[in-house]
Amino acid sequence: MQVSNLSVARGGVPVLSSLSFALAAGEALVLRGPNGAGKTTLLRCIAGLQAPLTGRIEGAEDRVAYAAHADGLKSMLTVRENLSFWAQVFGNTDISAALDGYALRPLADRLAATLSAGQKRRLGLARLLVTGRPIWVLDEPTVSLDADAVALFGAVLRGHLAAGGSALMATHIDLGVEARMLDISAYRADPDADLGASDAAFL
Ligand SMILES: Nc1ncnc2c1ncn2[C@@H]1O[C@H](COP(=O)(O)OP(=O)(O)OP(=O)(O)O)[C@@H](O)[C@H]1O
Repeated sequence: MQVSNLSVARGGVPVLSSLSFALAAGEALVLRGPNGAGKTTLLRCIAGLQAPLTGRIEGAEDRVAYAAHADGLKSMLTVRENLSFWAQVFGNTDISAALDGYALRPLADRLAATLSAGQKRRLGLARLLVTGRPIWVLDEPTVSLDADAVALFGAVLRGHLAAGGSALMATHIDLGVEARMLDISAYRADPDADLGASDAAFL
């Protein structure tokens, strides 16, 4: 995937400008930057959820699987049904790697609504495995995960990379996975803006 000269906005306000980077097969790239720097906005753009202001994203179409802050689960379906549903959406049927990768077999027949936050996050991440898509775009994937689950995620991610997949992620923690870092602070559209200034609008 190649991102060229990308500028993105959130809520109509330009957040990042003139950002370029490449993501190769087998590579992990971690976005760094303080709260409000624009990591989520950039990831949403690359996942196709919002259009860039300017610039190009090449090689992403139909190849990206996105795991956002919200897990996006179907609460009245079981763990197994959630995975089967998503597998079908992407034209797949085999959910065993997803169940095993995140130790979900003991929870397979539980309704998603009854899972703890960390269990829901494990299921949300397991969905990536049933998409068959090579580029994982991950927004704070380890939120709510305990140390064991972070290790599971690290192992799954290493397997994905070893199989030629790639990952672009915003995370503040060390996953124990070899990754390139990209600090997006240098690409802020308005370097003088107070990153917390717009918070009042959400109070
Ligand atoms: N729904 C929204 N409407 C308007 N502005 C928003 C909205 N969500 C976020 N913003 C603003 O857009 C800017 C970029 O936010 P973004 O969520 O992309 O940052 P981030 O780097 O992911 O932050 P964090 O590390 O806190 O998750 C911030 O100034 C934020 O206040």
